[in-house]
Parts: sequence; structure tokens; C-alpha cells
Amino acid sequence: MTATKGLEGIVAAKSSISSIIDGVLTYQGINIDELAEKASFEEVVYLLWHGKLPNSSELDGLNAQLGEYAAVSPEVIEGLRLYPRDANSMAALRTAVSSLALYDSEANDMSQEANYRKAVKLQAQLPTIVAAFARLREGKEPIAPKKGVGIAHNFLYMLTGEEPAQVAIEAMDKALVLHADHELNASTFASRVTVATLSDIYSGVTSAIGTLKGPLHGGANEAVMVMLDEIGSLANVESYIQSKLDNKVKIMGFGHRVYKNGDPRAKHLMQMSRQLGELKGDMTLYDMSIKIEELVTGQKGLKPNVDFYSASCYTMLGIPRDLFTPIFAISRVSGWTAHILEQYEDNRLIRPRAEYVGPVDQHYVPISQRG
Ligand SMILES: CC(=O)SCCNC(=O)CCNC(=O)[C@H](O)C(C)(C)COP(=O)(O)OP(=O)(O)OC[C@H]1O[C@@H](n2cnc3c(N)ncnc32)[C@H](O)[C@@H]1OP(=O)(O)O
Ligand SMILES: O=C([O-])CC(=O)C(=O)O
Repeated sequence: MTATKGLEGIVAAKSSISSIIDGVLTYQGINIDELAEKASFEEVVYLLWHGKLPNSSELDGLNAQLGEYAAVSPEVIEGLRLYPRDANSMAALRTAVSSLALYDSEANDMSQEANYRKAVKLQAQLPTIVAAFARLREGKEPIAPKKGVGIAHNFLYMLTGEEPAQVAIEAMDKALVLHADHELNASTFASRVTVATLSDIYSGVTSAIGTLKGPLHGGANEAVMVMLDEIGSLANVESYIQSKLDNKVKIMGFGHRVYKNGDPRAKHLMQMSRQLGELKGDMTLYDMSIKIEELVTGQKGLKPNVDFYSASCYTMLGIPRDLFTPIFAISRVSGWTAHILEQYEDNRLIRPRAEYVGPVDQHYVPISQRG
């Protein structure tokens, strides 16, 4: 038995939700480029959960359910009030999502209907939690979700208390479409491992949030913004990046386990970053990002991943950088729950083996004789 470090190249599950074949990403066989241009996030959620695009009454039905479940139980909001104001935003989200299970009477109902309903609740409630957390830490009251608007719109509204501009809604919606699912990425894998023990969907999503948090995965979008803030101006890009590359420090937002010739989602976010810069009349973040890409790709051959240009986009939408990874979760919960439902459909415990590399033929030594 020999282990493959990081399970690289290991095929660990069959799935019909999304695929990456020869660098092309599809959700249920539909190319991400087409979805990014044409689909709303809610259509994508339906697609991931049901394997087909919704017709208008199916989409209306999903939107109505999302609206019905968007308010979070008062106990969970009371819990959020107790979190330290400087709590890590992903730790807060992980804790709040875990606590949702405590106040859902069907949390441990494993029927297909209850599991689907819980997927809808999770998708509807993550935006509400993230917005409420962001407001409470600033000493502001949470804003109740609005009826009759999409998730992107509602999230921006609940965050700011103001009607978002159409351009902001469209940018957020596209970002949500682009982040929704990605085959057997680390957080999705974690969620499948959790529920394959026949644990509940809240446990699966809680595992996934904890996994997304790390900077090698979803946490990279925040780390990209930390880097852009540290660099500060276009004039500083070259010396900063050169010194990181010379010292073999990883540049956040570059590289990918699966894509070696570029992440197909990055170009959409790059374009969005340029458009938002033009609208704001300030191209600084876009220009800095382009320069970083030139240097990193030029010297290391590494291409930007989905996290790189999303950082400048979210900043130009006025979003604080520690909410970037929670926003990733607001989108990816659609994929996590689709994978969890798929796992339940044809479940088997996920339990691989380890290659043992420790000592052999050892004996118990009494404590008095140990050095
Ligand atoms: C949504 C997402 O999760 S997308 C990924 C988000 N993560 C990041 O952007 C963090 C930065 N990127 C990385 O750390 C990696 O590219 C990962 C984690 C995405 C992929 O990791 P792996 O497939 O395990 O690749 P690994 O880390 O082994 O890198 C292979 C080589 O490329 C180098 N490399 C990989 N990414 C980078 C980077 N961003 N900057 C500099 N060098 C890099 C490594 O140092 C390594 O070099 P070596 O062979 O000389 O030691
Ligand atoms: O697939 C991966 O390894 C990382 C991921 O979640 C993504 O790129 O969206």
C-alpha cells in the first residue's frame, strides 16, 4: 500500500454534478462560460440539485421556498450577538451553521424530503447569517431578508440596509454562479466524508465550511486581498512579487490542483474586475492584479485561479475582505448540498487506508525506565 500525497490524481467518487475534463468545467454538462453569461444563481442551484435547468414554474417554486426559509431562527441570531466582535468570520459562520441544527426540528430526519428541505434552508440562510454577523460586529441590528428578490440582491441588501445597484447585483450573482460547484474539491470531499457515516446535512456543511476556511482553498480570496493591501500601489507590485518568488513564498490566488493551463472561471472575474474598475473610475486594483498575473505567470507558469480576481471585484463592491470566504460559502453551499444529497442516494462509508511509515516491533516500556 503506497499513499499519494494529497490524494493527487485519485478518483474517490462517482458524481454527476460537475466535471472538469481537459480543463473544461461543466455543471451537469453545461459549460461554465455559458452559465456565467446566461444563468442566474438560483437556476444554477436548481441545476445542481435536480440535474436539469428549471422551467419557470420550477424556478418560481424554488425562489418561493428560498424566500420562505431565508429568515434564521431568533436563537441563532441571539447566538451571533454573543460572538466576539473580532471573531474570525469563517469561524463565526461555521459555528452559526452548526447551531442551525439545534433549532431545526427535522435536523436528524434522514428522509429524502427532509434532506432536500434542509438543503434549501441552508442555501437560504447562509446569506442571512453572514450579513447579520457583519452588521452585529459593527454594532448594527441585522436586517430581515426581503421577499421576492434573488440571493445576490438580498445578501447585498441585508449587508448594507440599502437597495443595491443593479450592476452590483449582477456582479454578485455572476460570482455566485462561478463559485457554486467544483467536482471533488477539498470542502466538498469533507462534506461527503462526513455524511457518508450517515451523519446529518448540517454536520456535512459544517465540516465543509471548516475546510473551505483554509488559505490553500477558499481562504485564498481573502489572502489575495491582504496581499493587494500590503502592496498598496502599482509601483510596488514588481519588487513585492519578485521578493516573494525569490523566497519561494506562495502567491495566493495562483495555481490549482486540477487546472494546469488556467482556471476557466478566472477570465470572467478578471473581466468583472475591469468593468467594476471602469465604473468606479479607479483601475488601481485591476491594474495591480494584471501586473501580478504577468509576473507570476511569466516566471512560474502559474495561472490565476477563481480566488485571484474575485478579491478585487468584492473590494470594488465595497465588501470587507474577511467576508470574501463567507461569500464563497454562500455560493458553494449549493454544491456541497448537491453532493451530500448525491452521497445519501447511493451511500457507502468513505474510509481509505493509510500507508504506515511509523516504527515497528516496539514494546511497552514502564514509565520508570523511559528516558
Ligand atoms: C478555490 C480554491 O481552492 S482554488 C486554490 C486556492 N489556493 C490558493 O490560491 C493558494 C495558492 N496556491 C497553492 O497553494 C497551490 O497551487 C494549490 C494548493 C492550489 C494546489 O496545490 P498542489 O496541487 O498541492 O500544488 P503544490 O502546492 O504541490 O505546488 C506544486 C509546485 O508549484 C508551486 N506553487 C504552487 N502554487 C504556487 C503559488 N501560488 N505560488 C508560488 N508557487 C506555487 C509549489 O511551491 C510547488 O513547487 P515545487 O514543486 O518547486 O515545490
Ligand atoms: O477544486 C479545487 O481544488 C478547489 C476549488 O474548490 C475550486 O477551484 O473551486
